[in-house]
Amino acid sequence: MVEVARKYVFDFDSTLTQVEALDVLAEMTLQGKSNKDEVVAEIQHITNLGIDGEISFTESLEKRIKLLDAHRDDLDRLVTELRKKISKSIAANKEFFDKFSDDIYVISCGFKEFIDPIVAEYNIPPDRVYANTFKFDEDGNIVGFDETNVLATHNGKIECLKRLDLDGEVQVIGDGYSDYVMREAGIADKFFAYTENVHREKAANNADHVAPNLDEFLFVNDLPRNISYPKNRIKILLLENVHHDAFENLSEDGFSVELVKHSLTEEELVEKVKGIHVLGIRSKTQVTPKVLDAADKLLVVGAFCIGTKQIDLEYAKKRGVVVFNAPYSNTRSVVEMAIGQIIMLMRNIFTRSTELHQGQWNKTAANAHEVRGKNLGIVGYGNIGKQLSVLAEALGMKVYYYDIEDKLALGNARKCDTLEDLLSVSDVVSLHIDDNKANKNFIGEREINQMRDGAHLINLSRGFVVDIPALVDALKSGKIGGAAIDVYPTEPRINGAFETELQGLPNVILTPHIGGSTQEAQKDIASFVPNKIMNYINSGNTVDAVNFPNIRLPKQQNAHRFLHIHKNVPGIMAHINEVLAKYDMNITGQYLSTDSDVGYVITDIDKDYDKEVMKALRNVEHTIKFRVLY
Ligand SMILES: NC(=O)c1ccc[n+]([C@@H]2O[C@H](COP(=O)([O-])OP(=O)(O)OC[C@H]3O[C@@H](n4cnc5c(N)ncnc54)[C@H](O)[C@@H]3O)[C@@H](O)[C@H]2O)c1
Ligand SMILES: O=C(O)CC[C@@H](O)C(=O)O
Repeated sequence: MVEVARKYVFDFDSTLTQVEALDVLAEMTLQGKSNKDEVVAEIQHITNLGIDGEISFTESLEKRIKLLDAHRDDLDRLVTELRKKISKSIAANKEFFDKFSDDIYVISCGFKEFIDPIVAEYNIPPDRVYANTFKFDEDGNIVGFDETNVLATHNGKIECLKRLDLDGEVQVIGDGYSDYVMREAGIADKFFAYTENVHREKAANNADHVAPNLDEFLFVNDLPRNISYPKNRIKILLLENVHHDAFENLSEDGFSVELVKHSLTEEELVEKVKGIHVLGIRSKTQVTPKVLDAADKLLVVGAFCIGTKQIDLEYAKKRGVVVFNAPYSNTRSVVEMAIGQIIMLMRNIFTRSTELHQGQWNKTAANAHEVRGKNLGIVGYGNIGKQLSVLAEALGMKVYYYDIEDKLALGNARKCDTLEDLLSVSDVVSLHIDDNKANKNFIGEREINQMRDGAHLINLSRGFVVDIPALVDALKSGKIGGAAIDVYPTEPRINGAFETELQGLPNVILTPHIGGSTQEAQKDIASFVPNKIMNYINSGNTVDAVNFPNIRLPKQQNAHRFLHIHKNVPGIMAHINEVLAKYDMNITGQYLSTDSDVGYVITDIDKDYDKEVMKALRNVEHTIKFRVLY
């Protein structure tokens, strides 16, 4: 850690705190007044004009104080509110304020009456806070401000800093133009535009560096900090139009997130994945060894769906890339669609509907049946299959199921010992087996011939599970009475033209892989998967990872956390611990989980450590990835 002679000059409003204090004061004093909203909006407008240098600061202050209508007693309430509004990354980095207390100043066009008590908690005494002061009348009403204070004048911060005549490199950290001008005037050496709470174009465009949080500022200056690598430097790429909430959730946590509406080809992804730490996909994007080799920074792949066979899970593991999915979020959506399709098929609704669209009235009961009392055969009694079983029974169907695993029957469902048993008894067969490649052509000519004449087939699992030419023949011959198909052996990456031999056949419901595409499911996925991702990035938790040894970790305070992923070879833990011992690390906790290929060990150690240990741990033979958390 480099400690050069520097002075750090912080702005207060929207930098140390998330808000503009006078706006908060206005909210309080105008509470209950009929014109409150207009006055608050007016105050905010005047504040912004002042910050952006559009009107003189003195003018902005005068106008705002007049509109505020505040009293001395309101200031205590304001301080209480502001304490709750300290910028998140400022609050998380008290160590910096403790350690560099003598070098930190606040220069603000706000007011000492509320700034002093707030920043005192960050070790900044009143004599290093330069700000305005209010004028009160004898009843305690705020009636003005000390006009002789240089900070009450236009560009007063420049003059204030000049008078301070600080030694060493002077760095200004603030969100507004009035902070930048100190650098422009040559009084400060560097200006950091602080954008954690508000992003002001004018300040950001003129900054030496844009700091989305204090972590970034501390990282750039190699100063003590709560996390070793600022989150804004962690790049997340979300493909395939995942729900916008995922973007919100991850951005809110401080990551840099890019959204792409569609899937990318292997070649496109090989280029795009460079420098990306987290990749979010759905079912279309193939994460191949070539993609994983190009992914120089990749830590996690989030599958925003159930299926994960589009990802080379084993190769990802070998590269130390953890994969998460959302195993239950869209289950209900698929089940509801299956229920709808069972009814639609058994009533021949789509045939009647198509006829009527074409102008043909065909009121008939031919081939139209109630589902009550009919036999539903569920193949694959997993999360979806089981839930379908329960809802179908509620409709009065008799449920049969077949699974390669030994699954307990729910309700009155009957287990079949063989697929043939199930096929021979079912009026409707619904496929819900997993996306294992071994299930290719699971339903072909032979299995179709084992079905009842005129039975219906539903496939909401994976396209390759059904031999499509065999199904087409059976639909044409009438062996199969109808089908609902949502998934196809080959599906396009983007919305547009699509062809299948199933098109144009009567009583065939075709949908474009939308079994899980409901607002509810996508919203749930957009919270579930980002939570898994954040837990891994922020704490190292791999609970529910689909390709990685699972570890659930406590959040560690006042300690550094080392994450080490390695090939699972004999003696490696001894090597890691030899290195830790050599560098005199005081281990406060160690957690290990392994599978036959990789080991994942987390070591929590006391705060101070020799940075050389990181190099030494990276150099331990068979290391796949090493990361320090905080
Ligand atoms: N259409 C969509 O939009 C959509 C949405 C969600 C899930 N899915 C797909 O639905 C399928 C089921 O999802 P799930 O969450 O219920 O999965 P799951 O893993 O919970 O259940 C799958 C079940 O199939 C069984 N199985 C696997 N191969 C089998 C075989 N050859 N014979 C009999 N049983 C077999 C497994 O033992 C397991 O019980 C998956 O393929 C998934 O990708 C599609
Ligand atoms: O949303 C998708 O692209 C896939 C939906 C479904 O097949 C799944 O695997 O969850």
